[in-house]
Amino acid sequence: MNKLITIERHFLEQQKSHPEATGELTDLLNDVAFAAKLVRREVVRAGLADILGMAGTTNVQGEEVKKLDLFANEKIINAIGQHGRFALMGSEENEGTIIPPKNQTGRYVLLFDPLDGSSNIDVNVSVGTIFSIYRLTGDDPSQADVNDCLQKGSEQVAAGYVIYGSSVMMVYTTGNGVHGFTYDPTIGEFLLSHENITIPEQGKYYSINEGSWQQLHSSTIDYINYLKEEDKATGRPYSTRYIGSLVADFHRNLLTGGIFIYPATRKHPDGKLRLMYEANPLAFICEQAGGRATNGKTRIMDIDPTELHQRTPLYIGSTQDVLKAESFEH
Ligand SMILES: O=P(O)(O)OC[C@H]1O[C@](O)(COP(=O)(O)O)[C@@H](O)[C@@H]1O
Ligand SMILES: [Mg+2]
Ligand SMILES: [Mg+2]
Repeated sequence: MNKLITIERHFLEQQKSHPEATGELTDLLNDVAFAAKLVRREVVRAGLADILGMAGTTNVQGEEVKKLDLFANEKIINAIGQHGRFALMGSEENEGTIIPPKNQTGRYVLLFDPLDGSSNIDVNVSVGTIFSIYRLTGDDPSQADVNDCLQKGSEQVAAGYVIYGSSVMMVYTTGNGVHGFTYDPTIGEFLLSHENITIPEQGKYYSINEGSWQQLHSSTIDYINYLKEEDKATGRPYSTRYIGSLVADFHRNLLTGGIFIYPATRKHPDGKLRLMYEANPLAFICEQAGGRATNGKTRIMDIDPTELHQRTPLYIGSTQDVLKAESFEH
């Protein structure tokens, strides 16, 4: 029986379990959920609103930007930035840090990927938004700078994602389990649908872009070949599932078990995915759900970041699967 708990109510209940909490984190999670509703409103009717297709520009990473990437970025900055709760923001679509419209009172930093899964935007396949929240390292918001963004993932106070799929869901953690909410468009609310999500110890899916086979290092090829071998005792062969939207690939494996890999390749020596607003937030969620996230050798959340847009190889999912993948790395 659905308990009809709104996401706002859930944030408040989580806050109550921390008597020292001031309510600020609850407020800023509410801001994020509100921004997600604005992005959702446009994503679901993007084909009608002239916001499909290329924007005609490239981002700081030289990747072609879609109109919806920019649209979501703008919506999130405006919706979240005017409440004064964040001193600084960092987005995939902005080269430097963003000082929100109102920032003097904010004690937190927001890092985000406004629209994840760019290649799927125009073809009605699931895309997402990913976010990560940190405390400022100092007391004075006017002194906030890029170093406040460059904290280890282990310092995150909250993280989450929104998946715009066959239904829209927001999944978040504040370090107290992982909880999922499904959007009910008839009342405009995210309602609790997946309480205390846990990822199976081992799965049956692996997710990797196998089209880049020629670019893969031999350790990755050996591991994929291992997954394809028949061995009933270890549940092999695994099935492949690859959507090409990190949020969607991660979300599926979180619920069903399995592993997502975007490794270092010849083309992408540091991997393709971004540490600060893709790997870290999903790593926090994955670990909170009982899973594991590494770069093949090191825990993602222990990596000391040096750049806002730095990339990392990513091995994320069921603990036993990620451990097995690591055992192939030399
Ligand atoms: O096309 P590839 O090389 O498999 O890359 C797919 C990956 O790229 C991404 O689309 C990158 O994210 P953005 O769309 O936010 O740039 C991930 O969502 C996805 O996992
Ligand atoms: Mg992305
Ligand atoms: Mg993106």
